[in-house]
Amino acid sequence: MNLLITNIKELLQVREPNILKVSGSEMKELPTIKNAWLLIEGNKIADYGSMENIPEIAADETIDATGKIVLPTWCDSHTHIVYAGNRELEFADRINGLSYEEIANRGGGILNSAKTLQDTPEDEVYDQSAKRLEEVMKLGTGGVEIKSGYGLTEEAELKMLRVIRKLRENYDLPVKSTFLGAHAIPKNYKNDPDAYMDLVINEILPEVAKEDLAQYIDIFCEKGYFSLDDTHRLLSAAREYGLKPKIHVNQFNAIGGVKAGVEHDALSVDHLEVMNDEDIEVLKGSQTMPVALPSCSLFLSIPYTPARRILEAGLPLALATDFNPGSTPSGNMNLVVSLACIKMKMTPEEAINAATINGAYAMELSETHGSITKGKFANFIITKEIPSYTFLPYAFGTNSIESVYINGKIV
Ligand SMILES: N=CN[C@@H](CCC(=O)O)C(=O)O
Ligand SMILES: [Zn+2]
Repeated sequence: MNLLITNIKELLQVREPNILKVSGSEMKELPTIKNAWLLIEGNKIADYGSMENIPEIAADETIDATGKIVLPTWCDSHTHIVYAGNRELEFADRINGLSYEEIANRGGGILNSAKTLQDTPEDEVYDQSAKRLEEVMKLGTGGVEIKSGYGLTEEAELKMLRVIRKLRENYDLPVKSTFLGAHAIPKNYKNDPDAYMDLVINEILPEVAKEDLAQYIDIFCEKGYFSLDDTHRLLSAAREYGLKPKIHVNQFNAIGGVKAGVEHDALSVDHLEVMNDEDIEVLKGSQTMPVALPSCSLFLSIPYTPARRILEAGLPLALATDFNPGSTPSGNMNLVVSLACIKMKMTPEEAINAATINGAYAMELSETHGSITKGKFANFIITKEIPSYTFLPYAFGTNSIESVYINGKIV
């Protein structure tokens, strides 16, 4: 089955296959072809070019994209899409003056979601999560990472990871899975957090590896959650099972999590709302992708990741949603791209690079996803008729997407 798209106002993020991420000033450039065509064969991108030189193509289906922009689907490298229930009551508590921290200290927060998840049957967790996944696919997400971390017991963590596996089996987009058993210390381990780390490392992790339920390891390295020692211990243990780190660091405090991540060759270090100069220095020369989560900053009214400092240091940056019930009940990558421009002062070109090719890198997908490249999977967005690609982040509440294709098929 061949699909030909003609008269594309502008085809974005057209890259050679060897570009796996873009850094620093390279992020200012977004390679495009104006007045373009794009040919899809089966589930792959076969060819593209300018309408001025379009060859004779016998296509099964042709779409006229006059006035519309085509770009690769968003790559959302940090989500907690698998959860049960919601936390809208805590949202109201925060409006009435309680902080995220105060709510967590009262047994709300992650522990609240863990209780709900433990009490919800696996098929129901699956149904709730599948709905969210379908929603974000329609919003243009064509590759996603999903974490456990609302189980906090062996049984419930494995339940979450099995749900992620089932989502991968049932949906066409790539779904990467991360084991986040070290997300919060359960109430019954409050006075002996080391014993909880023992459980995660000695009991749950081997089971996760045995059932091949995760590609990555994560930990919430933060005051009041898990220490640097816990982080080193867990990441060393996970390496034995071949799980690469993608870790939560520097959300509220800079306690050395970025350095720990880099020392363990983390694929990404995520959040980074609070960054000191050493954190930026240590990332230079590493292969670790910094990941910003601006919807979380919006929802919690916390600082935004200092994108300009990161990019001016020559580093790359990826953008992701952090979709979860507590700090970011939104999986909308279009909003993330807008917030990156509005609040983090990223240019539209930088933000689109961060949300596509760099997002793909942050889940080891950039050889197959994240750009319009011959041979990559045919995951792309066709916009409505819009004046320019800058309109996408500018019109921040508007849905500018007309259709989304994953593996060459409309979502
Ligand atoms: N910060 C840690 N974990 C999630 C929030 C979890 C929650 O509040 O449920 C995050 O990335 O923001
Ligand atoms: Zn998160």
